[in-house]
Amino acid sequence: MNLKKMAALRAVDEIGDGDVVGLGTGSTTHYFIEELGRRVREEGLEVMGVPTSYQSMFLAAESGIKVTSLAEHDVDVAVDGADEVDPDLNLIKGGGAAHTLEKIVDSSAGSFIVIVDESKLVERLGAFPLPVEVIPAACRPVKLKLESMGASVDIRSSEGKDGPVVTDNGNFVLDASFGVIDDPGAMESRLNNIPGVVENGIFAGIADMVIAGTSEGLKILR
Ligand SMILES: O=C[C@H](O)[C@H](O)[C@H](O)COP(=O)(O)O
Repeated sequence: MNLKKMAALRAVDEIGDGDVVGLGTGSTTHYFIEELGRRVREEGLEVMGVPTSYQSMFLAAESGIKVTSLAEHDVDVAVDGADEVDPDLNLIKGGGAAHTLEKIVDSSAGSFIVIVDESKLVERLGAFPLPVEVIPAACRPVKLKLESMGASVDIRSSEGKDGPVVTDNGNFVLDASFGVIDDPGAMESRLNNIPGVVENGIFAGIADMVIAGTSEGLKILR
């Protein structure tokens, strides 16, 4: 079976009737949102979803999940993917440039569940370039600052548009390769302290549970 899907389907079992659910972004949460929607349509599960991106908002609506926002509801359970997960459940996220709203929703939730395949489990964070969302006017000074801290930095661009990726919030993303990150919590705070940085992709100490699909079956970390 597809390992991302295996983790996603297990996470749906954590959702109860009446829950407000944080809907993460990416290819793994895609399976989660689809299955949650199926249970809403076919089994009468009553939930509302708080999307973390336009991607998850559109998918939730297509799947039959009622969409709400943090302006109206608290989140009971958030389910989201990750680019790296260390043994202390620290994460790197933002491979899809959605980490700012993801961090707002995931950190506000009563419980935050991470769903990944085994390729995301690492001993230490840092092989995946760290996404840093920046206000466009701050792009160059923040890039220089990150380089002065030892990172090699790329302005993220993608197919489908010439020039930089523009996030759902109208900002740019710098991908900063620092190598191994010794103290994820300290690095997270330090980066967010740079003027012009909106949010970085380190999620230190907020995940409650990780569900990993592995070739030997499900692995649960708490
Ligand atoms: O910005 C995107 C998110 O943080 C994703 O949750 C993360 O990149 C993992 O995505 P995927 O499940 O596609 O590997």
